[in-house]
Amino acid sequence: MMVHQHKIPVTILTGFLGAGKTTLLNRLLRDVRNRHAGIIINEFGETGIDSELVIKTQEEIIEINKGCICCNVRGDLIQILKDLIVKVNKREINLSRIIIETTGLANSAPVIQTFLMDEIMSYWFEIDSVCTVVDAKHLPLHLDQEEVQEQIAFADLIVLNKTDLVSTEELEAIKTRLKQMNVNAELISTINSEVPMNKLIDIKSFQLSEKLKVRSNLLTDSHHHHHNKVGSVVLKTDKPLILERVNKWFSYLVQIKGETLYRYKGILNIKDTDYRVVFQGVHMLFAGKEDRKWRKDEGRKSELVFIGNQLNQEELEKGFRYCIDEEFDLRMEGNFFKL
Ligand SMILES: Nc1nc2c(ncn2[C@@H]2O[C@H](COP(=O)(O)OP(=O)(O)OP(=O)(O)O)[C@@H](O)[C@H]2O)c(=O)[nH]1
Repeated sequence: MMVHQHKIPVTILTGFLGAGKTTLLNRLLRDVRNRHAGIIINEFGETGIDSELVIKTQEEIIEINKGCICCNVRGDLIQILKDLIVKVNKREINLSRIIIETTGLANSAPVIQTFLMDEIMSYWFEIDSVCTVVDAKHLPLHLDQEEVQEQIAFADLIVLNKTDLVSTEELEAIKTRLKQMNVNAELISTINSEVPMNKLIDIKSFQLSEKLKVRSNLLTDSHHHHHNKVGSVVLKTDKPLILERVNKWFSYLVQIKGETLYRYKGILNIKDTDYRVVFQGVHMLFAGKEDRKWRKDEGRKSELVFIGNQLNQEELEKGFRYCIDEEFDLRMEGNFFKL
């Protein structure tokens, strides 16, 4: 039997949809100290787009896509971690740390509980920090959401990101609000989640006693969390998309539906180009860019996910069809999509 000397540190990376978690994860992965990290990514909306947006390294990246990490897939999380430990014991892998990127809709408590309430988990792992990324521009739109409040309350490090998108006054107001919500967490303001690594890794900032002040029944409470208000629509096709139509559809979506679209992202197969196009947005802020060339050994396909409040699936499907099918004329489809 292997002698177990050090617990494996776990960084829980949380924060609302589009706040900058993947950007932060990519920074972590570029840093040599994080070689041999086990990365667990949980996405809302049954797609693997996030793992496509994570830089490719030697690290073990495991996706959980069929549900939310704080609800129905906690069992999967524990199983994944146990499997990793078996591989470590057999000396098949090295595991320097675990980094978990939760969905933007995850409550923090159940993820924290995973490491405290299961005997094997608490024997092998210790939470290094709970880091919550906050979108300085869009936070005010979501402050009434339970998930957002919990993510902030349970943080021991708050990365106040996207500070380039707000004025100094707005930034000060948000900082004050965050301090009211969590007086103990360290607060770091960033652009593009640029946190110095020594503020992020091996900081041992997680303190159970602090978390118990937020929720005294943290170690006994079971979780009943349903993302009632927020839903997702995933669209996929092998057929190429017509760029001009994609642009039109997106201008419509962003301008007219931006408020209800919390997060959307996708990898697109555009007709007559050799490059994958990656696009993503948060409410009305949206960006698309050419990514890498399609590889010969991969099928060219498009996959899009929309996450939002009361999404109209039929309308989204029609818009998508408009981008694929030249014969499909949306003017025939009533009022929708007039720009
Ligand atoms: N202007 C601005 N954009 C940012 C900043 N940080 C991240 N972004 C952009 O915001 C978008 C969302 O960033 P991600 O890192 O994917 O956010 P996320 O929290 O992982 O998103 P989900 O996993 O979908 O919840 C991307 O288009 C980023 O390029 C920032 O500081 N300023």
